[in-house]
Amino acid sequence: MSQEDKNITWQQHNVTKEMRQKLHGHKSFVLWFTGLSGSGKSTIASEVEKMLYKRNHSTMLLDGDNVRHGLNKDLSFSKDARTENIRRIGEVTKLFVESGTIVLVAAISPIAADRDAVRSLLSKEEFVEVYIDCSLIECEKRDPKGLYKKVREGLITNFTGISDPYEAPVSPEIIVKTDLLGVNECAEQVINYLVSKKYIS
Ligand SMILES: Nc1ncnc2c1ncn2[C@@H]1O[C@H](COP(=O)(O)OS(=O)(=O)O)[C@@H](OP(=O)(O)O)[C@H]1O
Ligand SMILES: Nc1ncnc2c1ncn2[C@@H]1O[C@H](COP(=O)(O)OP(=O)(O)O)[C@@H](O)[C@H]1O
Repeated sequence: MSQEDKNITWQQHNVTKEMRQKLHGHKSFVLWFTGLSGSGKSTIASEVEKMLYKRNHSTMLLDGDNVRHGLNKDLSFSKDARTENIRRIGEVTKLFVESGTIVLVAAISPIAADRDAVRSLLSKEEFVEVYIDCSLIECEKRDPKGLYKKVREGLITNFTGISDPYEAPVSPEIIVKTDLLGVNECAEQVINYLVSKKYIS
């Protein structure tokens, strides 16, 4: 059933996204960090957010782990639940982009079609896909939360990269190789991209 059929209309308001962006003094868009568990999504997103904050930019970091404590606490790690997780994070992202905020999302988001669905919610330049590229071997070696150990002990099933799929982006805007570069260099790479493409000055 369409929204019109449900008697829901689209309300126009006085203050627009463009007016909010002007107030913030910068464009609004999302940096969508995708990658395996332990690849460095949270670390790099947080470092980039700190750099943007130092430039007086308004940001919001949505971390998959954190969102699953509240908004998405009803969702499991089944394929459908992961899709719903990303759909909801995508809709929240759209609201924050409307608010004039720079959004940073750090979520595994393993299914390419789910990420593309979020991309299609936004205008072309508003979705910046950042592939946090790190080998499974290195992620497992890091194992910052001890999850890989639990997987190997048979305590976690359906784990991304081991017993569940991860579809790497085919043409992401940015590829960050966290097993080759240090944290600061990786974050600088993202900031340099944003400057070179005139997202920020
Ligand atoms: N089965 C399974 N597979 C993958 N990850 C798992 C799983 N169970 C729990 N965790 C923890 O949940 C974090 C991933 O949540 P996301 O919302 O980012 O995942 S997803 O996008 O819905 O796939 C993930 O966080 P990161 O390690 O930061 O990626 C883990 O801490
Ligand atoms: N270049 C790097 N970029 C990001 N994280 C790195 C890097 N080198 C080592 N690490 C470490 O790898 C781990 C990544 O964990 P985390 O950011 O939570 O990953 P994810 O959010 O993808 O699960 C952290 O312990 C971090 O200190």
